Amino acid sequence: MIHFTFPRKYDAPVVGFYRMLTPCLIIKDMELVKSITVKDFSSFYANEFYVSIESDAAFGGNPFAINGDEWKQKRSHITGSFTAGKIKAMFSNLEAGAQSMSRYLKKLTEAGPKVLEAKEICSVYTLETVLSCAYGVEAHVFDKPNSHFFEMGQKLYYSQYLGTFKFFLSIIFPKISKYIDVRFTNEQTEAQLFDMIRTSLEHREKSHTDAKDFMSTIASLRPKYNEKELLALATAFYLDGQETTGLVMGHLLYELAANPEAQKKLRNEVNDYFGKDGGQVTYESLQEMPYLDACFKENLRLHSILHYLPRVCTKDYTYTFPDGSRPPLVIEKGTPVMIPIFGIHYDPKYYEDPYKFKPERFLDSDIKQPLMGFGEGPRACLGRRFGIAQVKAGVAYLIKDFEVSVNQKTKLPLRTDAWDFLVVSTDGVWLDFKKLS
Ligand code: HEM
Repeated sequence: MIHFTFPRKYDAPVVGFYRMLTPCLIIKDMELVKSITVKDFSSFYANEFYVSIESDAAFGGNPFAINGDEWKQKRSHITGSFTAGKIKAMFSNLEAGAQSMSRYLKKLTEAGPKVLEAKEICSVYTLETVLSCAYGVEAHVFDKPNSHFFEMGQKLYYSQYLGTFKFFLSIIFPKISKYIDVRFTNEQTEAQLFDMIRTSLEHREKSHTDAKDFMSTIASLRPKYNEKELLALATAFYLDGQETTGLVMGHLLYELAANPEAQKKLRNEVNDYFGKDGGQVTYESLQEMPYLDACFKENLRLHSILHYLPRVCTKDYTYTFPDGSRPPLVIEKGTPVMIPIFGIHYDPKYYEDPYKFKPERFLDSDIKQPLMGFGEGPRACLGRRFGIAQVKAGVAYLIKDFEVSVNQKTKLPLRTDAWDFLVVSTDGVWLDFKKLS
């Protein structure tokens, strides 16, 4: 909350506060944000996490939670799996997942419109597509809603409240983190995930295919890492890419339901492209749809998945304000530095009418306003391209085949759960789904 209110309350480039005895900074000035995240990244390359691979193998070995040379090396090893060419090669799996979601919803709504929890549907779609794109597992979760894969998606996170409590405790008192066993992932789910990945890896290694996909990248890293590190790295696709994209997609459906004009405009665009591409949509045409892109960006502005980017100063740093209006700012090594995504995205200085869903503001391709929903600089989201393709493909199919609208069960505006590390709606995203003929 303070990342939202502080920057708005104090008209200053930087706001300081104490977290118990630790001085922390919230950075609002965009020049300084760019210096910290991009230009002078070498002084801020750590994220503020104290989760070890011993207490939580899946999360503790994830690029998001590791720092220093280990982070640099592990991130560089898997970066090649997320190029435009690789995502294009996975596109048929995304399309198959979107079609299977649409078939499932058509069955459900055959007899008339139905009230459904959109975020859950989107999470099943992202589960199915992550499993097939990353691990080559055809789970068909929509056809088998009771499968263990579905359960795996549902139980991914360790007790939400206890996990978040321990996480905050570890941030406030980093030295005790190794004694309190900070965990994000449920142990049982972690074991299931590791089993699935082990099988997929063995299969890949035995099949000697020349497929250049995520699993073959992981297999090629075997000599460099021990079993736990390898599995943790392989799990990154699932941990970072399933819940996040499900959330973004659920929020986008919510905004389209609450803004029927935008929904209509998007449907017209989507139908035009489906018409051109013979009833399907290609990876290239998804990149071309300007209104879909604008809706995606505007939704990311309104509903970031993180409250803030959690950097830590790793080397004493002095910043000189370019206009000389203030004395230089000295940041000491070890100071937590927070980039308040919401505080920036809802600042009327950057976005007029910041609470409104107005995709049109992103139709101007020269727009220079800050959009930090995927983070910034060398630590920015690794799966950005995949996440965008996944959400756009899913939403394109849904909007072509269904009308979504708000109903009495929909909470307007959405409330978020302060106990969740990610920005999750407390009440779910309940929408009416009506099949279009
Ligand atoms: C639309 C969906 C997604 C959103 C909004 C999102 C957002 C983010 C954000 C805000 C960060 C922090 C960046 C920073 O600190 O500057 C991040 C990091 C990361 N994301 Fe995503 N993400 C999404 C999907 C994905 C997917 C699909 C994957 C993998 C397949 C992925 C993998 C990662 C990884 C590995 C990191 C850590 C990067 C590092 O610290 O080096 N994300 N993401």
